Amino acid sequence: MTRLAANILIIDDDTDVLHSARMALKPTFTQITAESQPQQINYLLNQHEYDVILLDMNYTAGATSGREGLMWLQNIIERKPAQQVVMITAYGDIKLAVEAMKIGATDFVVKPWDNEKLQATVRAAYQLSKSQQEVKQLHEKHSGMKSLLNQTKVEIIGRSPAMKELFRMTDKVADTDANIIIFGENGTGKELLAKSIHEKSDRRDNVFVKVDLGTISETLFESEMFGHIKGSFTDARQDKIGRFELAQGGTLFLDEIGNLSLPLQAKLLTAIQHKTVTRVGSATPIDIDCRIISATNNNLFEMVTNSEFREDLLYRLNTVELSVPALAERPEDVPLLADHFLQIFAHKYRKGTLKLSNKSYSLLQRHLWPGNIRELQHAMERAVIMSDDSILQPHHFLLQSSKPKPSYSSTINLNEIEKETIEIAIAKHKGNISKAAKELGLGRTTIYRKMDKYGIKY
Ligand SMILES: Nc1ncnc2c1ncn2[C@@H]1O[C@H](COP(=O)(O)OP(=O)(O)OP(=O)(O)O)[C@@H](O)[C@H]1O
Repeated sequence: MTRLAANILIIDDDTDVLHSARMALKPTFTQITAESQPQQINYLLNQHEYDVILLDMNYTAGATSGREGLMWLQNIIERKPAQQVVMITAYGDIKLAVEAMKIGATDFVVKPWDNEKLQATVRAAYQLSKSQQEVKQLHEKHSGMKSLLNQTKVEIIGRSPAMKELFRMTDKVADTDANIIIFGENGTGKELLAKSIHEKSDRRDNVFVKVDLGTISETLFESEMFGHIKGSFTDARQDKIGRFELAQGGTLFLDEIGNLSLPLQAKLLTAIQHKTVTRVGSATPIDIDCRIISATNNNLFEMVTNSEFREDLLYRLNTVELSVPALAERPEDVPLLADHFLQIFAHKYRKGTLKLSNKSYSLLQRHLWPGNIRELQHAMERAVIMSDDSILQPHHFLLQSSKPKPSYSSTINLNEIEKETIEIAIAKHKGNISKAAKELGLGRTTIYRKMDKYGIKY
């Protein structure tokens, strides 16, 4: 039988005992140290790591109280709380052995021992020590990964009255542990808001787990959300932890909750109601402790009226409701967000310091942004990539998805809009007036006349 690569220390003042313990353990463990003087313990612990220590109870000639052993045990546990110590006791010292276990001993063996029993006891202590080390390593890995995940700080930009009100509400509810539902059009920043709530909550040191319910298939829903055990279905080759368990202690973000079918809504409701999940193929429920933040661009109340969404689920999810306004409702935020993304992308694409021209600002502010902040983000990224100048001009932006809208902040000036539109078209076609005219649906004479009128150089 191959020996276990373990380092065992035996401490007993009786050299015969040391010898027989060494002989009994040698066939099973690779490294055995025998020590007759307990005073050497501190030195030995400083020099080596022992998987298991076998410790006698009495050292002074004639002593039988076991107090010395307990004192040395205390000393070991204080220095190394996770140390596995097996006490060597005399027959009938069970009370003492119990006292030792209370201090932190793993087990005890009674003198004179049966060799097989001694081997089994030390082996069990060794295995316990290994599992504890593994758990510790996993914990370290886990917290390392968590701090890596949390490194990217959430920054929500916005100073419009609507966003200020949202921030006020968010601060109020963040550390209440209440379930929250976030409403808002696509790309308005619902996920970002959910992350920021998590970061402001007492759960911030645990994970934020996102599930896109719009993309989880009907058949895999339970396995994804609740986990499964090996062999529970054809593809279940090993045990798998579900998202609820993964979010243990943290926040579970259920994105696109409005896309969940009615049968799956029922399954989700059961888990939330009972605060337990049962892995597919298992019969043992597992307690779950996670805060639920959901998000949707659907009107769930209307869906409830149309029997498309369960009312009881909605009321479980919406202890607090937050609404992120569409970007079109907060044009004041557009320049701020544009500058924010400009900085990010200028850095990403190593473009140095970039700025937006005044005309670009007003163009961006007039755009309707049907794709909200995500669209603005992409527009900024594209413009940074396309531009060779340090100042981004309107022609660097290709905003095709909606017609310019009148500015909210200044008086509508049709002439100005017309002038700017012509300038953008000319810039887009690199000064080719015929192409610009064609794109604008103007004749060549008309475009030249308008260019003269507005003083556009050609
Ligand atoms: N106020 C904000 N400040 C800075 N960045 C923002 C802000 N709002 C959104 N973003 C950014 O815009 C992008 C879209 O945001 P997010 O994914 O949070 O939107 P969403 O509403 O969850 O979208 P969807 O409905 O499509 O899931 C992300 O890259 C996000 O970082």
